[in-house]
Amino acid sequence: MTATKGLEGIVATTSSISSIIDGVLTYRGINIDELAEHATFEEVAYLLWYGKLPTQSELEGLRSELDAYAAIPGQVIEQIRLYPKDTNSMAALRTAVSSLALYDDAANDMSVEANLKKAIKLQAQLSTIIAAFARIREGQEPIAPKAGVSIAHNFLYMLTGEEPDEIAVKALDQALVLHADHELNASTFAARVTVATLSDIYSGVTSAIGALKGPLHGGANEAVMVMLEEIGSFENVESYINDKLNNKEKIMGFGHRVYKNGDPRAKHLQKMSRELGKLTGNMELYEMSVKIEELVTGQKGLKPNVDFYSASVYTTLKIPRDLFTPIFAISRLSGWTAHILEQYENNRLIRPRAEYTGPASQSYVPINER
Ligand SMILES: CC(=O)SCCNC(=O)CCNC(=O)[C@H](O)C(C)(C)COP(=O)(O)OP(=O)(O)OC[C@H]1O[C@@H](n2cnc3c(N)ncnc32)[C@H](O)[C@@H]1OP(=O)(O)O
Ligand SMILES: O=C([O-])CC(=O)C(=O)O
Repeated sequence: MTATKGLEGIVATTSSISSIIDGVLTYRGINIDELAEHATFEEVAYLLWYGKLPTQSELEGLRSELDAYAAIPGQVIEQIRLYPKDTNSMAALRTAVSSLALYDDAANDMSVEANLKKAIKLQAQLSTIIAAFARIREGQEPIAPKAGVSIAHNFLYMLTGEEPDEIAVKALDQALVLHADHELNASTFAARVTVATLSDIYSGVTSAIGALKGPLHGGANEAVMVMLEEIGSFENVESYINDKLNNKEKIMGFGHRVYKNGDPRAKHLQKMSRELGKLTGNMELYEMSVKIEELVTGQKGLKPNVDFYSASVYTTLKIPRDLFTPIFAISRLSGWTAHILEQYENNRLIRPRAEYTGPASQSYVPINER
C-alpha cells in the first residue's frame, strides 16, 4: 500500500453536481461563465439541489420557503450573545450551525423530504446567523430577516440595517453564484465523509464549515486581505511580493490543486473588482491586486484562484474582512447540501486506508520497566 499525499488525483466518488474538465467548471453541465452572467444565486441553489434550472413558479416557491425559514431560533441568538466578542467568525458560524440542530425536531429525520427541507432551511438561516453575530459583537441588536428579497440583499440589509444599493446586491449575488459548488473540494469532501456514516445533515455542514475555515481553502480570501493591508499601498507591492517569493512563502489566493492554467472564476471576480473600484472612485486595491498577479504569475507561473480578487471585491462592498470566509460558506452551503443529499442517495461508508510508517512490531513494556 502506497499513500498518495493529499489524495492528489484520486477519484473518490461519482457525482452529477459539478465538474471540472480541462479547466472548465460546470454546475449540472452548465458552464460557470454562463451562470455568472445570467443566473441568480437562488436559481443556482435550485439547480444544485434539483438538478435542473427552476421555472418561474418553482423559483418563487423556493424564494417563499427561504423567506419562511430565514429567522433563527431565539435560543441560538441568545447563545451568540454569549460568544466572546473576539471569537473567530468561522468558529462562531460552526458553533451556531451545530446549535441549530438542537432546535430542529427533524434534525435526525433521514427521509429525503426532511433532508431537502433542512438544506433549504440552512441556506435561509446561514446569512441570518452571520449578520446577527456581526452586529451582536459590535453591541448592536440583530436585525430580523426581510421577506421578498434575495439572500444577497437580505444579508447586506441584516448586516447594516440599511437598504443596500442595487450594485452591491448584484455584485454579492454574482460572487455567491461563483462560489456555490466545486466538485470534491476539501470542505465538500469533509461533509460527504461525515454523512457517509449516516450522520445527520447538520453534522455534515458543521464538518464542512470547519474545513472551509483553513487558509489553504476558504480562509484564503481573508488571508489575501491581510496581505493587501500589510502591503498598504501600490508602491510597496513589488518589494513585499519579491521578499515573500524569495523566502519561499506562499502568496495567498494563488495556486490550485486542480486548475493549473487558471481558475475560471477568477476573471469574473477580477472584472467585478475593477468595476466596483471605478464606481467607488478607489482603484488602489484593484491595481495592487493586478500588480501582485503580474509578479506571482510572472515569477512562479501561479494563477489567481477564486479567493484572490474576492478580497478586494468584498472590501469595496465595505464588508468586514473576517466575514469573507463566512460569505463563502453562505454560498457553498448550497453545494455542500447538494453533495450531502447525493451521498445519502447512494451511500457507502468512506473509509480509505493509511500506509503505516510507524515502528515495526514491538513488545509491551510494563510501566515500571520503561
Ligand atoms: C477556494 C479554494 O480553496 S482555492 C485555494 C485557496 N488557497 C490559497 O489560495 C492558499 C495558497 N495556495 C496554496 O497553498 C496551494 O496552491 C493550494 C493549497 C491551493 C494547492 O496546493 P497543492 O496542490 O497541494 O500544491 P502545493 O502546495 O504542493 O504546491 C506545489 C508547489 O507550488 C508552490 N505553491 C503553490 N501555491 C503557492 C502559492 N500560493 N504561493 C507560492 N507558491 C505556491 C508550492 O510551494 C510548491 O512548490 P515546491 O514544489 O517548490 O515545493
Ligand atoms: O476545489 C478546491 O480544491 C478549492 C476550490 O477552489 C473551491 O472549493 O472552490
